[in-house]
Amino acid sequence: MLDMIEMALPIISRAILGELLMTKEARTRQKIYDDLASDDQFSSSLLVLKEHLPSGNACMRINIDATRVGNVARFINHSCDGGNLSTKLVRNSGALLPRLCFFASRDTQEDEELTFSYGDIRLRPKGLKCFCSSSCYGILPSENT
Ligand SMILES: C[S@@+](CC[C@H](N)C(=O)[O-])C[C@H]1O[C@@H](n2cnc3c(N)ncnc32)[C@H](O)[C@@H]1O
Repeated sequence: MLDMIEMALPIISRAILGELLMTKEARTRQKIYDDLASDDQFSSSLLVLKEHLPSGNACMRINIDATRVGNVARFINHSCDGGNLSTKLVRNSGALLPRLCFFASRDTQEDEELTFSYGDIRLRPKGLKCFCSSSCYGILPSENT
């Protein structure tokens, strides 16, 4: 599966790396990060992945916090126009947890910022201010976790 994706798209980026959290801890940290968000110097990278299983309403939830420990993927900002990256959950055979991988969704210019969409602003319409440059809705998508 991964090989097919690699062949079909111009570049493959990398999977995001961070602390894997239990949901209770993720919720505690999200509250702390929300409180700190008014400080311009602070930026958090808590990513919540929800995977709906084909069997019914069950949802697998993975909390990755790259705020303190992470790789370069933690620096990818949001863009309201969807940006130039798309995300895919990729499972390596034998791995229990999928990896969230970033793929180029179109050709990019040298020095162009890589961005993707953090989600749907309707889920939490009073989010942080968004400062993306194109077709901006003014709110950074986030969810009540
Ligand atoms: C995954 S980090 C991205 C890297 C971050 N900008 C940094 O310098 O460490 C996510 C955080 O970046 C900021 N951010 C990302 N995209 C943004 C945007 N379009 N407008 C405003 N802030 C944004 C928010 O503080 C968000 O919580």
